[in-house]
Amino acid sequence: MRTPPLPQTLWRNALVIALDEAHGATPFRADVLVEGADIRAVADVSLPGRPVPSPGTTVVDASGLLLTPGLVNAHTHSWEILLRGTSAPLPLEVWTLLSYPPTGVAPVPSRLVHLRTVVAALESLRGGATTLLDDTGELPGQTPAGIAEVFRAYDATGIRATCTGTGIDVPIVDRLPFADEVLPAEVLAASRDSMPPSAVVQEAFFAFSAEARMLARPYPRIRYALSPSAPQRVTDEFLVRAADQAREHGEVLHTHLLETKLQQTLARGRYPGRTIVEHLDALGVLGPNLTAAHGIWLTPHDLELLAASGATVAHNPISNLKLGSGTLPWRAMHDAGVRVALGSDGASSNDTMRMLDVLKQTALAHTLGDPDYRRWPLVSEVLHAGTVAGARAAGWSDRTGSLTPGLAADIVVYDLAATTAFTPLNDAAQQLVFAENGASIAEVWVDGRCVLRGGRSTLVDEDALLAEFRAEASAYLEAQLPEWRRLQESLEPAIREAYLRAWSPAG
Ligand SMILES: Nc1nc2[nH]cnc2c(=O)[nH]1
Repeated sequence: MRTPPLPQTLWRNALVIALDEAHGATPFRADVLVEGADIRAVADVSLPGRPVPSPGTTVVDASGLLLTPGLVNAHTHSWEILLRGTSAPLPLEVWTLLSYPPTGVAPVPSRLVHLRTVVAALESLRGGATTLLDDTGELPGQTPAGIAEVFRAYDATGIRATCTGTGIDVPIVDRLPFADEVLPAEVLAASRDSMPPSAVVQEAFFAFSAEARMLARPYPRIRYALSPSAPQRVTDEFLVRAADQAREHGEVLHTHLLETKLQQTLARGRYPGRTIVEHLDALGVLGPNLTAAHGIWLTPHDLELLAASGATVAHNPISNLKLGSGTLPWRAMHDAGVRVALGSDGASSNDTMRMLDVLKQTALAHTLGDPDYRRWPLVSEVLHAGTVAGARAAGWSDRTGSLTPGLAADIVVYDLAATTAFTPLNDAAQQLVFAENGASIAEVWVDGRCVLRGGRSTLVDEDALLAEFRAEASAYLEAQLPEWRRLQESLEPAIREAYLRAWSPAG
């Protein structure tokens, strides 16, 4: 029996920003042929060899369209969608104490996990992203049932995602500076009591990971990764074990790294004579599969080590501004050869997952303070970070990141006349980064399937799901927030004082 031919779509004469090896971010006119899940051809219309449609091919006159690879969000926390809008800008250490739910908050019901993940996916697609590296682990705890719900929700919306299990085996008192000074005794005790010894946490975490990895297997667009949350939040044993396992399974290893100046200061006590990056290098944790979020407070030697290891830093410029974390050394990183990808970070430190916003902010955030404007980010670098480098950071470079024959058809289709962002059309790459906000997106394709058209999901009943999300989220938050808010308000003055003291210690 002959197998039926795969469906084909041919966009004729599209403006294309392919981010492939030959063209990089330079726009050109091309015919783009998709067959089944994959890109078959991206043929420059000025050259011979344009694809000929077979009978049954859907042919689109794309002369008014711009086609780009889907953006890759290389660092986010989808679960923070629930916390959107709960906090004004605050420094990370204060934000962690005041904005993250304290011990004792009820587990999030499975249905709410599903619904908030659908929101994350739809918001991402509308913001131009087709792939996420979602540091899914959440307070107050992750379970196989919870992460299975995340997988199901991403699968239902058609988006591509690597979802992490997040590990922490250091009690809050030891991982957050001044936590012991400012948290009430009962919160500290609860936090300590809920944190079994490291060996027990590790057993539970790696057992959870084995199950999560198996649960991800049926989904073609979902992968699992390990995320020891941050060097200050895990023991060295945990880090090394996670790094070994990630290598063994060919997975991404995700972590947070040197997001704040305080982390750098405190590391001097914890790792005498070494920076955190030097310590990670000595442990054997650095490597091409490591994606470290933030990477702001790095020394020139740290940059050399990161570059030599092939690790990627996922830059989150909007979150860095909201939390006042500092400015990632963009030019020094590029000069040193460090791979840089881009992330939105969580929806309570951004507060959206729109990657087009992240592109623009990246292009703007590094112009301050350096009069040598040739060192400022190039639009081509920003687009490369948001696509090719992101795909590698998220563990998907075998499938996505550029419009290249053989890769998946993960394509964002912009209607150049839908808004004024591309009017007049002078330089599509500049206008994509600086003028477009997602409103010109006509369609988003993932794995050769149109998953968003005219801003609406083609796969799920958005209106029903969002209405259900609003109701479920309000019910959960109304039950949890008042007590948490009372605690926050009572703690804030002490936290502020302790934070300021830690930032600029006397003498
Ligand atoms: N920005 C930021 N967000 C987080 N969400 C959970 N952990 C972190 C962190 O270390 N930094």
